[in-house]
Amino acid sequence: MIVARGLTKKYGDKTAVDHVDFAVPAGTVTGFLGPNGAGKSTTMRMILGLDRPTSGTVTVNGRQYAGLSAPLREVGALLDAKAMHGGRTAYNHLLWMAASNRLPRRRVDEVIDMVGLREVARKPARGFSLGMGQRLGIAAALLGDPGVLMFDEPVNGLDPEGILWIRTLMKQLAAEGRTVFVSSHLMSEMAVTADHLVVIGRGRILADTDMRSFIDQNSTNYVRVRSPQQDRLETVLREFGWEVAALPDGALRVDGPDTARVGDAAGQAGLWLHELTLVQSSLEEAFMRLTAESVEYHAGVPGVHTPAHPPHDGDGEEAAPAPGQPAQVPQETQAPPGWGPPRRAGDAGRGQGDVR
Ligand SMILES: Nc1ncnc2c1ncn2[C@@H]1O[C@H](COP(=O)(O)OP(=O)(O)OP(=O)(O)O)[C@@H](O)[C@H]1O
Repeated sequence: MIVARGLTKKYGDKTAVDHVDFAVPAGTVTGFLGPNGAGKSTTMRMILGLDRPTSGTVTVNGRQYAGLSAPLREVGALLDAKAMHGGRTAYNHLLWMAASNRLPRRRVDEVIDMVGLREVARKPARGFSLGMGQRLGIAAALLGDPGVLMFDEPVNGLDPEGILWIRTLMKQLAAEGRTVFVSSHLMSEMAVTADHLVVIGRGRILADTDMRSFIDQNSTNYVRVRSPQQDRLETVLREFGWEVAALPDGALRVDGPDTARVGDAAGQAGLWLHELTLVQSSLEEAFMRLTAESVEYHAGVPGVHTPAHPPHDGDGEEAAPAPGQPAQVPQETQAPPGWGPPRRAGDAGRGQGDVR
């Protein structure tokens, strides 16, 4: 379980994470959602002891990361799949990690099989596709067989098969009773992966809810119907007490009943139908509404510049590397506008134990 209490991170004047409280329970996939720059990566880095909170605390299984005696056995993380020594083979990369964390060699073989990299395990990682790199990063996260797993944007840039694989794996890990915390800026992906949702915008928690409630509260359905006898149909539908409105293209929007009831009503009145459709507003739209005020960079807004903050400006302080962890390297940031893939090139966020 991960618990954040009053967790805050300031970089100079910039408050990246602002008095955040949340708990990530075991046995579920918890989606961590927010637009670019919302504070997801900063929060994850603080959980992993890679950034020191300005105030507040975050604990993993009741202890701060730096206090964990065998961190890799308790928390596994994929922060940036590309962050590894490209000349090293996947096998040697994992072996180095295993050795430096006193994990048995056979565990390397186990995780290689778990992520399906057996055939390429002896090849240098520099030739890996994005999906293979992602699998290797996940193998590294799983190496210590930890009860808590964190994935930062794990499906970014993956093809549908890769996305499905990661989705299935996360669900399986949660079903085994593990805590799975996964960040994304894609609501649609989280809707089919996560059971619980923590939404962050401009460093503040906007929602902390189970996925079912979020869907129920935010998805609106209506029936679209068209008939050559449109006026008659409208009258009939109104007689049922349903709310009926004309759509711009001439079809009718009926709020309340499902398609079967609308079809039955038309059939009983002897009316022909040319269209009968259930329209669902996408969760992505609901999410965009929820976070609209929190989007840091809006696409195409004249005068909006692309800020690039210097590496670790602000407090200039870095947390000491936790046991078994490498020191953090400086990061550069690039901020593409609005929603989109992660903004950083050469990000400091990394898979655990990666070396450069
Ligand atoms: N080292 C740093 N120095 C100054 N500001 C920073 C630093 N790291 C992050 N920030 C700022 O803190 C805020 C939160 O950034 P963070 O990377 O945590 O967001 P995010 O939700 O992970 O975004 P993305 O989806 O784009 O990865 C942003 O405004 C970002 O510019």
